[in-house]
Amino acid sequence: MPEQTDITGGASTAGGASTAPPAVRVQGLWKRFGDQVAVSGIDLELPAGKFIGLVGPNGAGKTTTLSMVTGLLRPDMGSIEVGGHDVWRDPVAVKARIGVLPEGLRLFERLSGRELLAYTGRLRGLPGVEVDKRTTQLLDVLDLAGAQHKLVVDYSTGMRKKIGLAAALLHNPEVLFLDEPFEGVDPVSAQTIRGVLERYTRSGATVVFSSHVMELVESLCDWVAVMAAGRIRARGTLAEVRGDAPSLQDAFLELVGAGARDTGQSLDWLGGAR
Ligand SMILES: Nc1ncnc2c1ncn2[C@@H]1O[C@H](COP(=O)(O)OP(=O)(O)OP(=O)(O)O)[C@@H](O)[C@H]1O
Repeated sequence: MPEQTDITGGASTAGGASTAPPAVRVQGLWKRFGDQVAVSGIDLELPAGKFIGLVGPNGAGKTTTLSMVTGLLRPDMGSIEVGGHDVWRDPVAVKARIGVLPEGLRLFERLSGRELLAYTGRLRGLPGVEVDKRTTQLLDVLDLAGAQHKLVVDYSTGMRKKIGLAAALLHNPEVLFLDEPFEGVDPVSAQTIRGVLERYTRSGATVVFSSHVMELVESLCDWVAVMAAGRIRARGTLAEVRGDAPSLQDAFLELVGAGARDTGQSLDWLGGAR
């Protein structure tokens, strides 16, 4: 594997002399599962107010990293701050400021979509009238109004993503973490989600999302971190990470060392005489 490439100096210098504190600051973060090192001592600063993509091949450590950053998984070592608050020492302050759409999202299945949002809003401490208003608007925008009284257990994969996203946005968090938010979502809904997220970042909020779909990351994100084998291989603005490569996909393949990989030529029996 190539050595880690730190393309920029990090959030404080990315794109100029911004002095805004980073949305997320990770220092010396480690996580092992038995002999498997999932996250290998990463340092990372994610700039506030950006649409940030966390990309990497299968098993790179993206979900493990996002789980630790959002307080769902305890690191073996290292520190994590969101908006200047330590995720593990000050969990209430952090959880009030973030929204999370995790991988393998678990929802209260026996509630309807509307009940789920009402419950989430009250848990977040929002007044009932405000929860009601935001719920109606989110259900409408995400095209779930027609299914609002259906039990979540009967929702399709894409509908579950959308109701999960609505629940994560309801309290208007400062930072929104999304693990593969577009997986299983149809193109029309994907366009809607995109619009919602773009509006949200324009207001100064930060979106951090993981994805394997480079075209999507390239078209949505203004800042990217590339992970492979538990390490950060590159980080910076889209242009910085792409460098001279014709596309983010090409830059990605080079960064994760996929160029030399057997792309199926060794399967000489496949498609041969039967
Ligand atoms: N609970 C667990 N127990 C054991 N190993 C785990 C566990 N969770 C993750 N791992 C391992 O840690 C490594 C990183 O996994 P992780 O799910 O973070 O990768 P990822 O980048 O999100 O992958 P993908 O894109 O396939 O979702 C992998 O080798 C995985 O097998």
